[in-house]
Amino acid sequence: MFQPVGSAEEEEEQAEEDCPELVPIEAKQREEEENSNPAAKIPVTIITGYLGAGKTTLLNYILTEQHNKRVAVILNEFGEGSAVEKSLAVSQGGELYEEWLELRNGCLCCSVKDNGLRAIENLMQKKGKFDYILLETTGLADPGAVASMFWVDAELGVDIYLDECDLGRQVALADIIIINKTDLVSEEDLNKLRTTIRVDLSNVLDLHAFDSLSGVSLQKKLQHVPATPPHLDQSIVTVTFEVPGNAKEESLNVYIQNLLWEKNVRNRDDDCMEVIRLKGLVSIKDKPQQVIVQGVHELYDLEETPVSWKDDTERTNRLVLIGRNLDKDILKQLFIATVAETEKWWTTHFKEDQVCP
Ligand SMILES: Nc1nc2c(ncn2[C@@H]2O[C@H](COP(=O)(O)OP(=O)(O)OP(=O)(O)O)[C@@H](O)[C@H]2O)c(=O)[nH]1
Ligand SMILES: [Zn+2]
Repeated sequence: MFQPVGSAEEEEEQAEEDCPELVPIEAKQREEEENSNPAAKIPVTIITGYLGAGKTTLLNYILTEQHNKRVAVILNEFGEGSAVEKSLAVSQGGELYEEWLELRNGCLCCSVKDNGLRAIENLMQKKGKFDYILLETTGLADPGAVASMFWVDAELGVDIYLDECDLGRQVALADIIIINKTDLVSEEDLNKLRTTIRVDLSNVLDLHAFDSLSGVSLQKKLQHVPATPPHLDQSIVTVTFEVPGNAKEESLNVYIQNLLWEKNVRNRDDDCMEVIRLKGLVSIKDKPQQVIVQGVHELYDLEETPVSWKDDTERTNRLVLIGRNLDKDILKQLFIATVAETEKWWTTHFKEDQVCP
């Protein structure tokens, strides 16, 4: 699970009106910067990386560190999961986010391209209010397409330059590669990975330094990178659902463990569901606080947030699952059964004796 870090999440609603949120910094410095260089170009950092690599974690870290920069954040979430992603980021990072830019459903590299542009254009109208743009792309986006977005509009080209671009296609387009989750692998594997990355980079070394490129030359450079489909893996799907009520912690663990550990949940074609990424905001019985669920492959954890549910009517569970062979109805029904403590759905869909490979 050590992957180049990056991400984009995007939000589905009100793409037109929304704007990225600005992180407050000290007023004095803000004034100085506004006065000093109103026409300064604004660096854009694209953070990308595979599902669950730690992009949002990095983003939250950047936003909470004292760097005295006012950062505008654009999230691009694959599928419908953006609302959950938003709440995760807000809960983890404190109250930094005043206003969110919500891009419409889909991924930034294809259908959302227009909205993405509009988003950036909106953002540029707020020029002077921030010094930096951070764009977290979906783990499945084609980085080349995301990067090109900044050159589609000539006007944008003059206002914004790409600062660092660490993205998935794969290591090729990255200016900086962060190897994350090193705590989960051996020193030996880590060294192998380092060697691999270095070799790859030497083949494509002339790709970076985006800042000096025009749109045309960026496109030209991108031609040297092998073409890949807009989503690196077309078989991966995203499922989102919401189920009101509380789940017993124990039952919730059983639900998650059947999916991530036992891998004994099947879809209607009798294919095993394979969950690569799980995230959500859940309501656990007898816990006043909202709980975040984070799962990546077989690792998961439940983390209490400082936010309490206002009342019982508000209590609900929102889950996002990303993976292969996922059937939304079955996953949702199983969750409903988890909340309702009914055994029926479980016994029909879990085949203890037929564990998936
Ligand atoms: N062990 C370990 N866990 C980490 C590390 N960095 C992040 N995580 C955990 O990995 C999980 C996923 O992190 P996120 O930051 O949400 O990953 P992401 O890349 O934004 O995920 P997507 O946007 O869904 O692709 C969370 O539970 C993090 O706490 C790390 O260095 N080590
Ligand atoms: Zn994320």
